[in-house]
Amino acid sequence: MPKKPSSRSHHSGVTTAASRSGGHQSSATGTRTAALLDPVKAYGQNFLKNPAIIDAIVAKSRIKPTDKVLEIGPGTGNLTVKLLPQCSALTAVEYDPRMVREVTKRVEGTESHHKLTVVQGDALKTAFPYFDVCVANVPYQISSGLVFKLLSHRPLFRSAVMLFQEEFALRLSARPGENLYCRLSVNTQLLARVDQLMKVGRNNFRPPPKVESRVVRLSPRVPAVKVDFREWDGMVRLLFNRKNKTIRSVLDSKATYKLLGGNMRTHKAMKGAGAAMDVEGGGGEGAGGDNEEEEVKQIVRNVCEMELYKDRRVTKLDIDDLLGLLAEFNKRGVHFC
Ligand SMILES: C[S@@+](CC[C@H](N)C(=O)[O-])C[C@H]1O[C@@H](n2cnc3c(N)ncnc32)[C@H](O)[C@@H]1O
Repeated sequence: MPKKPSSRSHHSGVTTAASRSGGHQSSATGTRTAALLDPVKAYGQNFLKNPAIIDAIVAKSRIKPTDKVLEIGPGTGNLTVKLLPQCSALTAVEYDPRMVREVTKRVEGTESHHKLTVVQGDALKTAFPYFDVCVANVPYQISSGLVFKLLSHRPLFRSAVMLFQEEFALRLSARPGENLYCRLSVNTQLLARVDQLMKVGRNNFRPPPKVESRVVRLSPRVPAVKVDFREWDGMVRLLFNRKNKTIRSVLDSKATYKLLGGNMRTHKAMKGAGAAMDVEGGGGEGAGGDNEEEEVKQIVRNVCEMELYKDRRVTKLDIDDLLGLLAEFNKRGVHFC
């Protein structure tokens, strides 16, 4: 995380608008185009300044009066003040202590002040409370980490409405065969449905970012797909490294056979551990190492000869193809972690 900006009064931990006292009066509605807080570039501080866009994001969040909302990166609170009247409670996680102070002050004295809890911290490292809906306009450098933190959050929430850089947003929903289809697309679509909601031009922000943005809705799949995510990610990493090749030509390499042969030995050793097997050299280069590599090679070739996978390019595989492929490998003892 970048160095914190200096701040005369430093907030840390949790603060609520209701818990603060003081005579600061500020507008609880509309945007603060004249806010005096200098945006810090390293924190990705591009504040939404167009009230029509803010209203559209709030409407697309489809918040019910009983909902608990999680807002990430509230900044000066332009979204926060419009989300609060819609929900039963809102927790905002903000890294910059100046913004924590600003959003808290801005909500003080409003009808919704008792609903707000502001947590000062890095959203990637802060434990999230229970929430139904997440709304976030976050710095682009934490987009990917945040998407996967949210999608592994339990219990599952209903939806997350988030602003991202245009290309990142399009990658999230890219379909097989499209240029932007990548590891991010399959990992996200494994866990959630992705809807593109609207484009947001650069000039709707203060200061304007370098690129256009988009608002996306992520709705976690219910029930969640049953898959060992480490296995899945191990396979997807290997495959999407060279996504324009066929499955076989990506996997058919000495280095891959060595890696997968090692995994196979480890798994065999773990299986036998109950029978007091010495697992110490299980993942290493012990005797018989070549056997596993040869075994893996044969399995890879056999699976790649199956009708569904023969001559298929990685970039054309959808989630079901990939899940099926992983299952075929796993049931033959080939593991990706
Ligand atoms: C793009 S601004 C959006 C502000 C406000 N939501 C808006 O739309 O006007 C991103 C906000 O996220 C905050 N932020 C940056 N990194 C963060 C992190 N790791 N955890 C939580 N907040 C972060 C920034 O300080 C900033 O207030």
